Amino acid sequence: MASSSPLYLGFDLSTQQLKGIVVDDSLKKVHDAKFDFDADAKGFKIQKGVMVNEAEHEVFAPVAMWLQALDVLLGRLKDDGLDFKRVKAISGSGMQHGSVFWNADAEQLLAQLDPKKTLESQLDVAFAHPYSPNWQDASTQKECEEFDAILGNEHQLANVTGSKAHHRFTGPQILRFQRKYPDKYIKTKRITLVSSWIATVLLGRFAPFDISDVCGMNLWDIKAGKWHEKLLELAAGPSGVDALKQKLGDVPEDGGAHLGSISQYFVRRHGFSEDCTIIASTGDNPSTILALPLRHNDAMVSLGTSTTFLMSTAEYKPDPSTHFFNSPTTPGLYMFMLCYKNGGLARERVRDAINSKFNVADKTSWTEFDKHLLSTPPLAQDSSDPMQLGLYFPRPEIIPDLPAGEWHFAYDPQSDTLTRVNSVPQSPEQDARVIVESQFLSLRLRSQHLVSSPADGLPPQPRRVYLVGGGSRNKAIAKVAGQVLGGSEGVFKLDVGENACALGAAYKAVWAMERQPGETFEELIGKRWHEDEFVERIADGYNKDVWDKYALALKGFQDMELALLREEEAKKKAS
Ligand SMILES: Nc1ncnc2c1ncn2[C@@H]1O[C@H](COP(=O)(O)OP(=O)(O)O)[C@@H](O)[C@H]1O
Ligand SMILES: O=C(CO)[C@@H](O)[C@H](O)COP(=O)(O)O
Repeated sequence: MASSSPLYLGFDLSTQQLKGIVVDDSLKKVHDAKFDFDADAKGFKIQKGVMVNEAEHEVFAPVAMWLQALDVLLGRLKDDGLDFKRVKAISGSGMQHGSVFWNADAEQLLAQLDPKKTLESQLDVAFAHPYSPNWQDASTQKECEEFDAILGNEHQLANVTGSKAHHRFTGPQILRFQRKYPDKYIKTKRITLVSSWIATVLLGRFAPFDISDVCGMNLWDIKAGKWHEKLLELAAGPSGVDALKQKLGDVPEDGGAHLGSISQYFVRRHGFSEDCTIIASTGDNPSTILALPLRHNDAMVSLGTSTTFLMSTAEYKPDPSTHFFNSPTTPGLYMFMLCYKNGGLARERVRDAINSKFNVADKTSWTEFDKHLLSTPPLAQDSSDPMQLGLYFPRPEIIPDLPAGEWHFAYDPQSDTLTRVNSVPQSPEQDARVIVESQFLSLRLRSQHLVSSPADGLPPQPRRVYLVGGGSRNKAIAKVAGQVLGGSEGVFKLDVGENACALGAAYKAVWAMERQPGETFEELIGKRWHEDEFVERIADGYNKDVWDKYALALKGFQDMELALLREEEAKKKAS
């Protein structure tokens, strides 16, 4: 590869870290680096990347910390040998739904950055509010009820915007923000999502939302391809729709839009080329599906802080329990998503309990957890004992809509009897199996009507399951994923599994710069992608016996959720 050949940089600003990955035009990774918020950030009182106000169920992140992360990460990429001059384009991915409130000084501050100083020291005064509401926030129950009601009900809102109202979605968050902080709202010149925040800093001026990430706001009419006036009116409050429209800006239809050249700050401070192009940045989940040319009936499961299940589909079938977004690159395609708040951190709680019981010196080691995950039989069921089912939600959950808590049930599929129990028979060892199964059973339950039979004689299931995110390092979890979800060709991991969002962003930059007129992302990336080099088969998928066993468990799992939802409903009515 000539040392002057182009390189493409992708960023991923997620809950717990900022990652950067650089690929060449044959899609091979040449550099990567990361900045871990808890381990590396200086001067912020965060835990797992966020701050929490329990009293109001608020979860938020300090925006200045992300500036510090970008400063340091670029230094780390340089240390890794990156020649910034060769970077032809940059795109980013950002955790979805989070909003950043820029003030009236921001444009000037962005345009006049001094290359001798850090971003953090110059831009920390560019915000009307120093924090970005995080996707784990649950403070907007009242606002969500207003969003669902204004179009009639949650089904109508899902039909129009791809999702019913969710606490974390940006529309309900803006509504709460303008009520809680009316002065700060008036002082807000521009609202960016986390994805367009990255593009804004790199461009040195406000960047628009992208066509996929805008669907995570409950404000965008997906079929009409424009803002929904009634929803804007609700979110905008007394200062009106026009003021909110100005704060939101336009939304280019082309996911590969060239937004402009990189800001002079980065040219002078880091040696980027003057014509390095900034490409529209998207959400971390839309970006994840760009990490490979995903085929129909393939599923991706992102095991990050959140757990998400992603498929690319031409059918728009919105439902209050799922999400639909526009494809980040390809008009006519949509992304189907399930999103769970209690993913990595919930599994870590069980890991920590096991490590503590067995006095494991390295508290972050997964070895003991994996041992018990694999040695416990499916559903922690010995011979004719009942199946063990459980829900583990350290934080209030999205699917199903339940508060924080942990619940256990024993289920006998023969008699279809579900009995509440206090815990698994051997806690915490068997919890390793039951929590991982619980997370995958929920995915299977909710995706069963979206998948089709991948081959004659096989029940509907994904053709392949691709695991990405931090948890994809774990082969024991991968094995259980295959047992529960199936996958006629098996379970795969991307070569850069934990960096899939950043990789998807880098691939989007390649496509945006090198596409021929009309050439889709799937066509261009499909031609350059080398399956044998980029993915690894890490576990078997479909196995009839165990698949059938989990099919029986699904009924009990669904009944368990319904029983708990009914209980919650009764509690709400009584209070
Ligand atoms: N070997 C492992 N086994 C299981 N989980 C892991 C392993 N390594 C990392 N993780 C999980 O990955 C999570 C971080 O995933 P990542 O995708 O990097 O996070 P983010 O949400 O910030 O994008 C951590 O919360 C941790 O629980
Ligand atoms: O809220 C969602 C998707 O709707 C989350 O998936 C966030 O996008 C953050 O994800 P990670 O930090 O786990 O990558």
